[in-house]
Amino acid sequence: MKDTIENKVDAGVMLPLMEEFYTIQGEGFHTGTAAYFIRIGGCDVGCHWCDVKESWNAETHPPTAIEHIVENADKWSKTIVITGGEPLTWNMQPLTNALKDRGMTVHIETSGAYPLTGTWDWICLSPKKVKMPVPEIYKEANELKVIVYNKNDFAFAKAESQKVTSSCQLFLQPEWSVREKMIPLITEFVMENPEWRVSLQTHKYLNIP
Ligand SMILES: C[S@@+](CC[C@H](N)C(=O)[O-])C[C@H]1O[C@@H](n2cnc3c(N)ncnc32)[C@H](O)[C@@H]1O
Ligand SMILES: Nc1nc2[nH]cc(C(=O)O)c2c(=O)[nH]1
Ligand code: SF4
Ligand SMILES: [Mg+2]
Repeated sequence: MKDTIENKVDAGVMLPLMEEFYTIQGEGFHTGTAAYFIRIGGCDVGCHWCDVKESWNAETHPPTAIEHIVENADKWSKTIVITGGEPLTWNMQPLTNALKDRGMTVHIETSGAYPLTGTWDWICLSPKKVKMPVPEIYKEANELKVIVYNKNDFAFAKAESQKVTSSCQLFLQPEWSVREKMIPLITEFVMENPEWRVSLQTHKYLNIP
């Protein structure tokens, strides 16, 4: 096999890097804790309300050697969150191996639309109706985070929760543009279904990345 950039991206030893930033995890189980975020470009799931549409086209993000990504990350935090885009578009094994070799704790934010690659300490699965998760990922999820855009999403959330393990933490997160309408409905749902928890995009309230 030729050593082209394309082949390296296919192998997961280079990845289209969109941005990296040290911040506070704003969502879900680890809300409020410091973490270094690595955002990998490329996603064809197509959520109409996606808050990082600039990530979708992988061609606009430079293929970056994973050693560079890891070296940078190591300067900032022992807790790394890989997000995107859809990180499982790519082979995540080389990147997670390299991060774990340096003793880092590695989390993923994923729609689960593509097969699970990589070795993870925490998997946040945020399923999307437009491109459902691969069946195998449900048993691996540590956290199920369903975005609530309208009332139908409560039934979707319940159905998705039947597919995860009993130790998987369940979260409902309002879609940002309709949060004022959905927060009262989520509140009521969680009081009636206390196995669920509320997740807010707290970084947007804190004005941090
Ligand atoms: C931008 S996505 C990237 C990771 C992966 N593609 C996914 O969807 O899980 C990161 C998280 O933000 C959530 N998200 C994206 N846009 C949102 C919005 N407008 N309101 C609330 N949550 C949103 C996603 O559901 C996901 O949990
Ligand atoms: N602070 C902060 N927390 C986050 N949790 C998940 C995010 C994501 O875009 O994947 C995100 C993000 O973009 N910023
Ligand atoms: S799967 Fe994630 S990155 Fe892709 S469009 Fe949906 S929210 Fe955005
Ligand atoms: Mg985000």
